[in-house]
Amino acid sequence: MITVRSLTKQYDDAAVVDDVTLDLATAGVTALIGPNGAGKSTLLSVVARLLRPERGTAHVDDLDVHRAGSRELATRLAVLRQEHDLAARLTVRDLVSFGRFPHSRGRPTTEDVAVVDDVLARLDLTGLAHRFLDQLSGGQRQRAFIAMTLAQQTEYLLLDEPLNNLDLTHAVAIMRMLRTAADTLGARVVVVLHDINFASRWSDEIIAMAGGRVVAQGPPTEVVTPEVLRGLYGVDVHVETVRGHRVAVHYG
Ligand SMILES: Nc1ncnc2c1ncn2[C@@H]1O[C@H](COP(=O)(O)OP(=O)(O)OP(=O)(O)O)[C@@H](O)[C@H]1O
Repeated sequence: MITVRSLTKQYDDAAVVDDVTLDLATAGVTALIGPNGAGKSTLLSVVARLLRPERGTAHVDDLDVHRAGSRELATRLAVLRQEHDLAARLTVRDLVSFGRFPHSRGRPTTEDVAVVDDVLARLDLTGLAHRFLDQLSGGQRQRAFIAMTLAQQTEYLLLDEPLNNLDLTHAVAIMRMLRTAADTLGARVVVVLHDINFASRWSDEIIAMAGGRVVAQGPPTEVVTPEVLRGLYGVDVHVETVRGHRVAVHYG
């Protein structure tokens, strides 16, 4: 369970995450949606301890993330950031192996190597494992960073726009993998998505943010509505139901 209480993060006296309180119960996929600048990345970064809040707390189960040891947190929670600042002269395999560091502490066992091989295969990266990151396309590089996050094999997964640069095949494959992690391994996945229809199709719950606050939270059927989407994005959309999932279309 992720528990967020009265969380506030400010820059220059302006709250970009503004008194957010949330409970994300055990297994499942939660999509975080909202316009640019809504505070989605900042909220994820504070919960992942990449940023310190001015006020409030974030817990992963009984662990206060801002008081926990970094190794302890890294064995429970993995985060995919939106910006990747690791050196380009790393190979894909090196990068994915970093995901094992909280377990291996730099001395990988055969099990660590097997996990890396398995994740590389599942993300369609085996043939690219020896390539340097600056020798990859944008989508291939994005998959390599997702692979590193999955290799950490944590119960909690926070992913900031994992579908950036991905084609439809790989975007569907990633969402299916996250769904499987939640359904079969009991993982708790929180994923920032800009594609409303991916959020609608793959998540159990959608949290909509605007202006640093949570403005809607509920199952996709309740959040993917013309009213909520107009309030969020200021555009009119038509919503249909296709095979039980809400689909939003903007006709202009
Ligand atoms: N280091 C910083 N200094 C000052 N302001 C910042 C800083 N980082 C983020 N912000 C501001 O905080 C607000 C929230 O940013 P955040 O990246 O969390 O939004 P987001 O919802 O993830 O947006 P996007 O969809 O564009 O990725 C924005 O107005 C942004 O300009």
